Amino acid sequence: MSRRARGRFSNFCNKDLIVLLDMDQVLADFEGYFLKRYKERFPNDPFIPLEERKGFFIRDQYAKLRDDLPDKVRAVYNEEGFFRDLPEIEGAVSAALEMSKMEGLEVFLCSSPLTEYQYCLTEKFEWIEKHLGPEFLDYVILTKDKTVINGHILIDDRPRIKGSCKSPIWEHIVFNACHNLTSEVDGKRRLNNWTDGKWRDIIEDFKKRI
Ligand SMILES: Cc1cn([C@H]2C[C@H](OP(=O)(O)O)[C@@H](CO)O2)c(=O)[nH]c1=O
Ligand SMILES: [Mg+2]
Repeated sequence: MSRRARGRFSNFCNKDLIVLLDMDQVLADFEGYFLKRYKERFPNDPFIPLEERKGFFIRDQYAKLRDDLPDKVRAVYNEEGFFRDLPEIEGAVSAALEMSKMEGLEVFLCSSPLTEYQYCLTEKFEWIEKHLGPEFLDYVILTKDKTVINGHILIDDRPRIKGSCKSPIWEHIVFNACHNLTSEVDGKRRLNNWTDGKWRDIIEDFKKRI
């Protein structure tokens, strides 16, 4: 965020720091659970181990293996219960809860729904209620376009986040995931995990800068 944009934002924002947390692959283990369900449902089809995943959309990499696989990939995450039953990324829930209690800081969940929204939309809310508690339901932003959302930091596994706004107001911290480890991130900071405590350094760093 430029100094000018930050100044403008601080004038209308009554919290010192607004953190936007992505859900899939930041809080919830989309990739790991996808692979488990895919192997259970299609045991005789080829699969891509997590160490070999590359690129954001799972279906794009499966399409390179065989023409019929993208539909099978979609069938897995469009299934009832997929989003509801996603396991937590290690340490994510306790980090989000700790962050949300920090002085002068507001945490919002900022997640994109699938276009096939039938289960995904409500199940994302169910996941939040179950793992983070009902109080968090007031801090949910579901949007296809994260660039138009206000906040100081967006922690998200997607290496490039595009949308209608060319210069989003937030700074993107790339959360490391199997699919993005070799992706070009245009000099953005990365966060490895929720367990080594480095997320607190990033928050403290931002508090000093704004
Ligand atoms: C199709 C697809 C979706 N997703 C996630 C990203 C979005 O959630 P989030 O914005 O919480 O990361 C959601 C809808 O696209 O599903 C993947 O992570 N990989 C995929 O291949
Ligand atoms: Mg994500």
